Amino acid sequence: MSEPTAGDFTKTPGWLDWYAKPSKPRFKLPPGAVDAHCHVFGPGDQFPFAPERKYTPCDASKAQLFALRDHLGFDKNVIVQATCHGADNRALVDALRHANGKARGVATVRPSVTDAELQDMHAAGVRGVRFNFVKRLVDFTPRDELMEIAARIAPLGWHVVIYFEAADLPELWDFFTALPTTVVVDHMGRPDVSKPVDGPEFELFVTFMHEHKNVWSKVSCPERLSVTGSKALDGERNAYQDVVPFARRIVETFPDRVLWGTDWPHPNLKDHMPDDGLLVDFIPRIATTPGLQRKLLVNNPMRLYWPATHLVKIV
Ligand SMILES: O=C(O)c1cc(C(=O)O)oc(=O)c1
Repeated sequence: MSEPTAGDFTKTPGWLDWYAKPSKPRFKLPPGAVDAHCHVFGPGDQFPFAPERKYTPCDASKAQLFALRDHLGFDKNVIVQATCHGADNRALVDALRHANGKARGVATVRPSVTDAELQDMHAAGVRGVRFNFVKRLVDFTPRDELMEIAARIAPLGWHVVIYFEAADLPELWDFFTALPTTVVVDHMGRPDVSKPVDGPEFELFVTFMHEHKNVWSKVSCPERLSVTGSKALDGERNAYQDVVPFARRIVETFPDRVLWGTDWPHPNLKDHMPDDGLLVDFIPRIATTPGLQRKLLVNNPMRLYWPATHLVKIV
């Protein structure tokens, strides 16, 4: 893979670039595996970052993403609109259009989006919208605007991806449970993994999934959630031990409603940038049988993003 660059923009101070020479995972991904959470950034000189962004990343192009996909052994990608591009989905849609059918997307839209724009995005491979509630990443959007968007995209068979911090789940509960679509939670709702896996905070997340069968979870981002490590670097294939019980609990309790993604190019990491090959070796520690691995990596993402017809409603 080529090295990251900064395009025409100045990166946020302290920005960590994605890992340029990832190792080969020891874990052999099942045929047809989907990296169901990753991003493209720019390149900034072609697809400028949004004025309202909260960070300026290094470039991470579609070609670099597809090279990583092939290197790690994934078959497909789900590319999620990153907040540094705001509601300008051009970089995302361009990546989808050049993926030979091997990528789907999750966009960010405003209520002013037209039906024609939604149809164009659908034709390119967009299958969901992302609502972000992480305060360091986005400005506040009124709930009724988001609900309006959800009502517009539901007839397309799209779903809603939500990103929030565990401490905010109680306040957001009524909004989330009123959404009319399949709802996919990013990174397990960002649990504080220094708290017990059976403590009240994570228990609330498990209850959320138990009571609402339309809620799915990505069991991704151990590199972001880990407090005590160890890091997926220098050949460490047993990284992020403190996250394993959380992700494993969700995979084993809800095997048909979980997804996994690399989160490449890993925006806003402060401590270290993982070797993506070693990150893939996290998977068999949270999905411990071939059956669970196939569901997590193939069956579930295929059901959500490549169903036989886009009008099939997935619950
Ligand atoms: O935690 C983050 O900083 C983060 C940011 C973004 C984004 O900017 O879209 O996406 C993610 O999945 C995670």
